[in-house]
Amino acid sequence: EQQEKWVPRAVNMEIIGTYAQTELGHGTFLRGLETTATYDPNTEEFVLNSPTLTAYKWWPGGLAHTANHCVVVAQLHSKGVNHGVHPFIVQIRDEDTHMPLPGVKVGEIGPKLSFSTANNGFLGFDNFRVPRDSMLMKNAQVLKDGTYVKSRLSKLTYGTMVFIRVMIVTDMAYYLSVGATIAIRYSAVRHQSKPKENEPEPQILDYVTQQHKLFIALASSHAFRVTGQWLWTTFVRVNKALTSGNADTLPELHAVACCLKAVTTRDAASMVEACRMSCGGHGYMTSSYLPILYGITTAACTYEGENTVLLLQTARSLVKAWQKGSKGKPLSPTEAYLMDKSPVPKWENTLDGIIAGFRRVSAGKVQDCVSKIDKLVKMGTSYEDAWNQTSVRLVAASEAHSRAVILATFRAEVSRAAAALSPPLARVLHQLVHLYTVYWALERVGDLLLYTSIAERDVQELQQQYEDLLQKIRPNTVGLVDAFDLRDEILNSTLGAYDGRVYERLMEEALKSPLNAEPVNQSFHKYLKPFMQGKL
Ligand SMILES: CC(C)(COP(=O)(O)OP(=O)(O)OC[C@H]1O[C@@H](n2cnc3c(N)ncnc32)[C@H](O)[C@@H]1OP(=O)(O)O)[C@@H](O)C(=O)NCCC(=O)NCCSC(=O)/C=C/CCCCCCCCCCCCC(=O)O
Ligand SMILES: Cc1cc2nc3c(=O)[nH]c(=O)nc-3n(C[C@H](O)[C@H](O)[C@H](O)COP(=O)(O)OP(=O)(O)OC[C@H]3O[C@@H](n4cnc5c(N)ncnc54)[C@H](O)[C@@H]3O)c2cc1C
Repeated sequence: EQQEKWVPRAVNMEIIGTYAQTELGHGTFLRGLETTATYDPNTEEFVLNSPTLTAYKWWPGGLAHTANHCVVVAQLHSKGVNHGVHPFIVQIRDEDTHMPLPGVKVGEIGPKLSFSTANNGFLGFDNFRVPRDSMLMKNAQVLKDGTYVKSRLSKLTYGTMVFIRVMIVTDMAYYLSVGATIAIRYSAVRHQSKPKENEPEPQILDYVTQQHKLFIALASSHAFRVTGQWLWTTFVRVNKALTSGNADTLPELHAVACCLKAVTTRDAASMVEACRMSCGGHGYMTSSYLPILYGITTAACTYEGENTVLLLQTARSLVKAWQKGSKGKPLSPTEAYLMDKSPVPKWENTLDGIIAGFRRVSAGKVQDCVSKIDKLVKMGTSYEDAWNQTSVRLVAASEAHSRAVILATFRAEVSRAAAALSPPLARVLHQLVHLYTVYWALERVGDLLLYTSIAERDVQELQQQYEDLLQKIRPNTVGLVDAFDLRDEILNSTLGAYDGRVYERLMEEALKSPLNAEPVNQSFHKYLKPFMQGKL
């Protein structure tokens, strides 16, 4: 009924909304949100109120000047009892005049690192009344007399965030494809230095260090697209089960969505920055789009769940799984490897060997965390303090788990798809899987040395494998980014345009600057000349 009321109006843009959960004082700790929604049975209304400055909603995208409605997350009070945070759909502006409604204080939060195209806003309520059906009642309800009917699973309130985290993994695949396209095309056009005096300046794409900076971004885009597809399929399956009242698989989805969102956003931000730096000074130009792209990807490390907090959520699940498995209870498919108690096998420099190695690292780290926590608790430390003292290791265990999931999924999905591809295309995609897997083995070689039987000669061989792969992928690099098929209008980049006219585009953009409107800028007469004449 509520969906019939609100969804059609949102679809036809009568309602422009945003998600108003975060407050000045709380973004992570949702149970600490201060906005209140108090039910008045006499008028069958909720009274929304921001009791403190820190209760003001702060950050929601489009809230400042675009949205006329929003989903407000508030502490629900009825019959004198606080039932915790619940979502409410609330009109905040007049649909004709767009003026804020009486009792609503709304505005712009100010300049940000990037995302200048979004008007993120603040929102405060002064005993603002909304009808009872403003409470989104899919999970929990408040009856006309104020009786609270609780949800069969309180965490369903957090469901929106799981959905967005699932989507973010695929978003990161897209952003990495943009960064890789811009940087690799530029690296094919840019010639620099003379390693061989009697030869012309080479393409910077032929420097192996440049390949090391860029090819992992290209491979990660494919790894995250494939993993994002797998995660979406998992989300759809869990959601279908939830609809029929079965919440058994929700904890696994929450845990894997948390660590994949955290790891893919962190990787995307750092690899986009590497793309920016690999383009030298021109990568620092706004017209390259790389600084904007960095601003977008680094924001994703914070929004929809700050990365450390989410990695600790996954760690909570891994520790619980270890404790469950140690009692012989079955574990979820993504965590089942934790109970592999077989002897550490002889190391193999193969994809399967490396994937198995990362699972050993994750299981070993989880076991070390459980041992440390148990030891601290036995010494009289509270569980919460023991958790906090172990939290750096817990984050590392969560990252290792996430990497094992990505490596295994990327390999399995490409192997499955390869049968339907032409042999040359299958070969190139396998090279990207191989590069991605060996890259991360070398990045985490310390962990592999701690938890597997990898030896020094294996590491030397992996380094050589990696350098051979850079050489094999080089001839197809431009073709691989062209295959992302990103139009120039979408790339929005002087460095990444398909025609490669980098220098002409840089100059064209420079000449658009208002500072080039006249040969002598007024600042000369107002400041420089008086200063030079000793008059300032
Ligand atoms: C989970 C918390 C951290 C803690 O919650 P809490 O209630 O305290 O729970 P715990 O005690 O930790 O755990 C209790 C149990 O609950 C389980 N649990 C927790 N969460 C979930 C869940 N979601 N689902 C299922 N189960 C859950 C947990 O496992 C425990 O179980 P058990 O007891 O162990 O069995 C919680 O506080 C939390 O989630 N905090 C994070 C808050 C958050 O995520 N906020 C997000 C706000 S919304 C937001 O940020 C929106 C952002 C939108 C950005 C949009 C960007 C636009 C992208 C497009 C860009 C376009 C670019 C173009 C630009 C250009 O070119 O110009
Ligand atoms: C670009 C952008 C868009 C956004 N859009 C929206 C939106 O549309 N709607 C919305 O509601 N919100 C939005 N947000 C807000 C976003 O969801 C919050 O910023 C995010 O949830 C982090 O919360 P916080 O800012 O309070 O940081 P905090 O939680 O205060 O984090 C600060 C530091 O404390 C650490 N920390 C916090 N809790 C713990 C813990 N338990 N254990 C260990 N460390 C901890 C964190 O790791 C972090 O290092 C947006 C934010 C950004 C940057």
